[in-house]
Amino acid sequence: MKQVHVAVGVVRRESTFFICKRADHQHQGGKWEFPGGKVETGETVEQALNRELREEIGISITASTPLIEIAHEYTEKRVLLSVLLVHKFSGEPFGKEGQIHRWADIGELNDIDFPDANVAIVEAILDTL
Ligand SMILES: Nc1nc2c([nH]c(=O)n2[C@@H]2O[C@H](COP(=O)(O)OP(=O)(O)OP(=O)(O)O)[C@@H](O)[C@H]2O)c(=O)[nH]1
Ligand SMILES: [Mg+2]
Repeated sequence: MKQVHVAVGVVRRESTFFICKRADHQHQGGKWEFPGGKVETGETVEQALNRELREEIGISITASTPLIEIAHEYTEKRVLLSVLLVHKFSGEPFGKEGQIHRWADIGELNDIDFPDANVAIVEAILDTL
């Protein structure tokens, strides 16, 4: 199975994190996600994430740091998630594609319905902050 490389942004403001709900027709539809999307040919992870966050939530990244890389195999798809912690940005994030979104407190992260690959992201957030 081909691996899809995905840039994922953990957008943080104080002790809260911006999350979006995936549309029903998407892979892992109905679950919450950290915004992001596929890395295109010739892009770095940082470039891909900046593009995706402008498209999906209307912000520009000012400062980010690598948080974790996760290779995960769903039954129908293999993904490599390159996750960046986005700690400075311009603009106010919103659901630019009409998606449901919210700021989740760090204490809530363990109870949110994320795709399976995200268990390791939540652990990394709780370990590093
Ligand atoms: N954005 C994002 N994708 C995730 C997360 N966790 C996770 O397993 N994924 C998976 O990574 C892949 C990323 O895809 P995406 O649908 O966001 O890609 P994209 O924005 O380029 O969208 P499109 O190709 O559907 O238009 C999906 O298979 C998705 O299920 C997450 O926290 N955020
Ligand atoms: Mg996306």
